[in-house]
Parts: sequence; structure tokens; C-alpha cells
Amino acid sequence: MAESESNGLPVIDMQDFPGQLSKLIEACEEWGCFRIVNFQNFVPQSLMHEMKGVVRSLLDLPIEIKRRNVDVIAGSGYMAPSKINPLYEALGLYDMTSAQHVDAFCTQLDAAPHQRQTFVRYARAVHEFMMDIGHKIGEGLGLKGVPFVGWPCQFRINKYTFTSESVGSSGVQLHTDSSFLTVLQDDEIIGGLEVMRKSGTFVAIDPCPETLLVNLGDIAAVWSNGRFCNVKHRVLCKEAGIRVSIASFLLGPKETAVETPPELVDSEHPPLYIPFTYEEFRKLRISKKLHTGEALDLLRTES
Ligand SMILES: O=C(O)CCC(=O)C(=O)O
Ligand SMILES: [Fe+2]
Repeated sequence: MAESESNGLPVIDMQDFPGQLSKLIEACEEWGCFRIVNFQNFVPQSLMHEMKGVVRSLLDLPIEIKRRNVDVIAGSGYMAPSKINPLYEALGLYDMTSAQHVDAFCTQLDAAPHQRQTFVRYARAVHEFMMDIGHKIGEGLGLKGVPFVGWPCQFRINKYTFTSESVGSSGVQLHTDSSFLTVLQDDEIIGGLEVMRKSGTFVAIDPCPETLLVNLGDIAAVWSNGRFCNVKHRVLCKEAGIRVSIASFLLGPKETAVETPPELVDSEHPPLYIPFTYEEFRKLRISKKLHTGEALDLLRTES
């Protein structure tokens, strides 16, 4: 798949490294979003396919069961269709790197043994994949250490009930992810995702089976000292059908402040943000209702 087939969205080939390091960094800076191909040694197609089946059946459970999926941190559990997002609902868990959290989620939803196994395999595979992308980002920036070890990973499965009557209305409103990096297995048939370029224009991210999408979030903008783009995105209903996506969010350091690697700070690039933890940031975003990255402006060194 080439950029010309993806509305200009960069396509990163996992089997072409270190050749694609500079392309990867440019994608992080200019788009904050890219498609990935040839990652089968991390996340096999068969596992993506099986996981999609599991996710569909969990999202089809009766609402009384879905409601058992309570929040561990604000916004981590079940989200029922609401006034703001009537076409959307989601299930999720706070940290897919924790066997206990995955187990608790599966128990809440009465998952069958084969569903649990698929979930555990997917969580492990996607986490390793995220760490590898993180590693490559570090390498592309010429960093010495390997960051991102021990960072929690939120997990969310999204269902959009699109009908011909809802075409043109919003599935999920414009937002940035609060995370450092999000790996998205988007629906392979039903489109609707759009990313906003820095210029303000929207680009449709059309379905592309057998690939994964990466979005960078607010923590990536902080961690990179303003170099990386926390991409704004939304989902619109453009056609009738059930749209299902699987999102895994590498959040930020667990208890310590988000730290910019020293290589990215110098007299020409002074620190842009005061030190804060991911948890503090998440609370600020929620309490101020700032979901498109503006919460970062409250944490700038000169504000
Ligand atoms: O469903 C999608 O394609 C996007 C979902 C999303 O943006 C999110 O879960 O943060
Ligand atoms: Fe998102």
C-alpha cells in the first residue's frame, strides 16, 4: 500500500527498518498519525481476525452485562450511548499489561475460555508491537535510552451503530487521545474516521484491511517537547452498518512526571511544559472538559 492509496497518510513498513526511520519521525511530526504494514511477526492477521470476532460478541452482550464493566480510572469502563454520542458505545479496561486487569474484564463480561485466550494473546502482541514502535521512534530521534517501559496501556473497544438515517451525524466528536501513542485496529469495511491536519483540513482515513493505524496523543507532544503532533480526529457516520474498532493506548509513565529526553532540550528548544504526571493530566483534561489538546496549554512553562 502506498501513500497515494491512503489520502497522503504516511504508510510505515515494519520490514523496512532502519530504512524508514526518518519517514517515521516525519510522520510523527507532520501528521501524528500513520498506517503500518508488514507487522505480522508482532500481530498476526489471524489474531487480528479472531480478536475482531471476540470484540463483536462482547459488544453485542446485553446492556446489564456490559454495565458490569465499571471504570477503574475515569472513562476506562463501559460507556453507554449518550446525548453527545448517541451512535457510540464502548467497553474497556485501564491496563492491558496487567494480567489481573485483563482477567477482571473478562470475568465481568462472562468471557468464554477461548475468548480470554484470544484477548490475552492480543494484549501481549499489541503491547510488544507498541514497545517496538516506541523503540524505533527513540532510535529515529537518536536517543540513548529506551523509554516507555512499565507504562500502562488502556484498552477500548468501540461500537458505532450507523443507520441510513444517521448518515452525516457524529459518531465520536473531535478529540485528541490523551495517550502517548494509540494503536487502532479500525473497521475493515465501514469508514468514518477523519484526522485533522495542522492546517485545519480533514482527511478521511478509509478502511484498509490487514493494516493498523497509529495515532499520537497529548503525551507525545509533551514528551517530544512539542515536536510531535497530537493529532485531532473524529468519527462521522458516512454509511449504514455496525462499525467496530479496537484501540490500545500506551498512556504515559505510571507515577512519575512525563520526562522529555535530554537530547530534545537545548537552548534553542527550551522546555515547553512544566513537569506533571499522566494522572494529573488526565484529571485536568476531564475536569476542564478540554478534549482536543488545549489542556496542554495550561501546562506550558510560560503560562
Ligand atoms: O473508532 C475509531 O476509529 C477511532 C476511535 C478513537 O478515536 C478512540 O477510541 O480514541
Ligand atoms: Fe481517539
